Amino acid sequence: MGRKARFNKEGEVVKKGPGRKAKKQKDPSFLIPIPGKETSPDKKLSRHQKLRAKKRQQKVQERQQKQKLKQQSVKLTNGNNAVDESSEESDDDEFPLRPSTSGFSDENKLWLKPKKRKHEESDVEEEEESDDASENDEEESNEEQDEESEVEGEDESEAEDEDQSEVEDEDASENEDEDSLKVQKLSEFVDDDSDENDEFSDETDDDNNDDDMLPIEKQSKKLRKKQEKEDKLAEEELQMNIADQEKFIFPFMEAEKEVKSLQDVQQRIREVITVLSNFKTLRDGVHSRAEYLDILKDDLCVYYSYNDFLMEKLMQIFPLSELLEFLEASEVQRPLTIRTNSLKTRRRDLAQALINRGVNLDPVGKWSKVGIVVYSSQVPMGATPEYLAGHYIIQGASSMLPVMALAPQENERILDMSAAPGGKASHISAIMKNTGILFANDLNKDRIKAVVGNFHRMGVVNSVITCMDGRKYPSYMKGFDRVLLDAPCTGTGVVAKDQSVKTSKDEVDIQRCYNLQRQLLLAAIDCVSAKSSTGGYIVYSTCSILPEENEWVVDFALKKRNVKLVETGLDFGTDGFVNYRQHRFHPTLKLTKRFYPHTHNMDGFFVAKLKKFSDVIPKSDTTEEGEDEMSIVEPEEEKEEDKIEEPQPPRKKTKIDKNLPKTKNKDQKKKQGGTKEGKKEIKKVKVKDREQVEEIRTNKNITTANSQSNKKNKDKLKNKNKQQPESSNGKVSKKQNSEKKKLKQKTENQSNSNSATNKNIQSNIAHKKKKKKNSESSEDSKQVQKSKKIDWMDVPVQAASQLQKKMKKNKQKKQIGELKKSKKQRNSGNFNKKKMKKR
Ligand SMILES: C[S@@+](CC[C@H](N)C(=O)[O-])C[C@H]1O[C@@H](n2cnc3c(N)ncnc32)[C@H](O)[C@@H]1O
Repeated sequence: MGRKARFNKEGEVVKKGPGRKAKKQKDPSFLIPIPGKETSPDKKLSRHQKLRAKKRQQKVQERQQKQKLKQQSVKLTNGNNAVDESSEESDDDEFPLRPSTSGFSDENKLWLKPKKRKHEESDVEEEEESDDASENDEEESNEEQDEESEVEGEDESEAEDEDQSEVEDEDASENEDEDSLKVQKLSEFVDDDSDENDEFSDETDDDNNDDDMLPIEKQSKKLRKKQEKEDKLAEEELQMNIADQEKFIFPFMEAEKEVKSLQDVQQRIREVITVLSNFKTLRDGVHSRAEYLDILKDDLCVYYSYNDFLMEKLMQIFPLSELLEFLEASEVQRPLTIRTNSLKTRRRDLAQALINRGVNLDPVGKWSKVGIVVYSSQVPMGATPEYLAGHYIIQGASSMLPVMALAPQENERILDMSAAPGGKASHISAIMKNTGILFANDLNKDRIKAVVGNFHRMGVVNSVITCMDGRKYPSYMKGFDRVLLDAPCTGTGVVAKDQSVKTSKDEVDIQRCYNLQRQLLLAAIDCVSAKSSTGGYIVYSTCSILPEENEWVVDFALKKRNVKLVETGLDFGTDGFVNYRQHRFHPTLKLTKRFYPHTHNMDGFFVAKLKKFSDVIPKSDTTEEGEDEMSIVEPEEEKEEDKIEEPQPPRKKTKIDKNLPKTKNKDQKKKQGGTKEGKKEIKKVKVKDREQVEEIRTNKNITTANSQSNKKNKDKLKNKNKQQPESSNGKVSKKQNSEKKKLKQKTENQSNSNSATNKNIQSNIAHKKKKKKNSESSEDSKQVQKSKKIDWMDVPVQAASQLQKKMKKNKQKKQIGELKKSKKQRNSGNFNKKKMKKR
């Protein structure tokens, strides 16, 4: 499309027509002469080009002189060598046409070969091409262009020029000099580079020995050497870093702990992990492992923006190396996956349709026949005609697993207890091929709308959608073949999707979640019929990775209902925990599956499959209390199963109190119940005398020591429970029951004796008039300490009366204010009426 040069002999062009462009633009001119073609004599060089040409000429002359001198000296000193080497060279088959020259020496030998070969091998066309290229370079490059490239082009072209002039001036016998000169030009090109970069200066000398090399090869060799150098430096640096790491100094002062930048934090994380990985040898001898871990935890919190609580939980779940992998993986979103709706289409057809729309995709893996990974798409995946037609749903890969574990069958009665927005429920329906009945339930009215929408879009017609609390479900409907409980959870497995999880979750959230999860799981089990001919299965899943919400909940259900764990049927995923910190779960919990972002490239997930073997609810569930050895904060649902707790309520202290340890003493319970209203009011009062409360707490701590024997008895009780056959799951023989009762009595007696000591201590406090008659158990006091909650029973009753007075006053004030307002309004109304009348 560019302008065409005119190389016709006459230089005349027959104008085809008066085009606009032709009028405006002149013919292109070429600054560099094209070999073999006549150049215009009035070629103008720029100032820079002239200067460079001068320089080059000077250089060439200098080198020529030097070479001549060298050649002479070589001839004088080592005349025989030259002959030998020339004979060696002549044997070289590669360059048979190279003329044997008398003045051949070691130095020119290096340069001759490539240049010679170039001359001999390259035909005129090639030369023209290269020259054209240089012309183009010249044309395109302006003076401000990169000097290096300019020099390259010019060097080559000028070398050619000078070669030509040499050829013209000197006769054939002086070919050797000519060649040497040409190669000098090449070397000059190399030298220029070396001038620019000192690093290469030594290397150029070495390069000169590579007589077989083309300039490009030489350059690549240089680059290689440079790379090697850099690698060496990097290695040295690494060694230095390692040496530094070994000298990690523990930050003693608080000020030292503070780091300036994220890079510093990262560096310290690495250092501390190195120390911890080889603690014996690398530790400073003063600080304990726990102290190092504390620093690491703080740094990880800063670096990955987690709160202290969650980071600690994660550190308890993963070994250090895996923890980092998890944290890193949680920073990145998982690949987008969709699930084919087999009610409407086949995966192959869907994939083809999407590919036609420019979607780059793949099957999600061998484990799923309906999953597709979408790498990239030119259209939003939630707005394609296929999506709107219900051919697929956007669903995380891990969300397909619980339904696969549930393995629904056609014509069954299945319940999805927490179904909204209906991803898994629609999957169940698809596997059932729209047969049988699917009950899709959710507590959340707004979210249930999404279920309706999705079912319509995807053509689900075998469903009944309900909106109620899952915990109440068994009282309305039972006898399901299978139940899926994809429970509400903290979402610690989907941090990549929802970064707020990192900072928003705390102990109370987890307590609230696992309380609800336990209740929901028990209800789910109660909904299933053990007599189902095809099923009798319950699948429990969460998108949390915390054992408190997973293994612990399932372990609890194993104790409370006649269920056992069975294989999930998922052939990947890591086994569930059997041991977690001080907890020992039922050994079959290893049949549950865990999925992690860093190992399975999907959201963190937990899946457990239970089989119900009897519809009888074990008596132990209603009679036994506090036998759950795992619970740090005992949930109250065992006795108050029927009491419906609002799921995920806003964080209020009243709710926290619900999670407080069970009080086993009936009197105490009555007390709490009796003063509920008063308590509510008292909770609003700011505690002025905090010292009092702290004193009480310290006293409670003392009771912990006294009640250790009490604990022992409890342990005995637990052991008794453990000794029972697993299959019976709580069916306790009469003998064992009586033994238990005896032990219980013992513990109660002991706790009473503890209470006596407490009373003595507490009586020393003047302002405490009436105290609890029975002391709280050691566990209780621990829990109070842990949750740092104020025992409102200890707040003076006076505060309550004061509050009542205040509230009365406030009410009065409000009433007065309202009266005033209404008066004003009336007055203003009268005033307006008067105005109107005047008008
Ligand atoms: C993890 S989501 C379920 C996701 C759903 N299974 C899916 O795949 O689309 C948990 C659901 O439980 C619901 N939920 C919370 N408390 C509930 C309760 N007490 N009874 C029933 N559903 C509840 C929430 O509204 C939420 O929609």
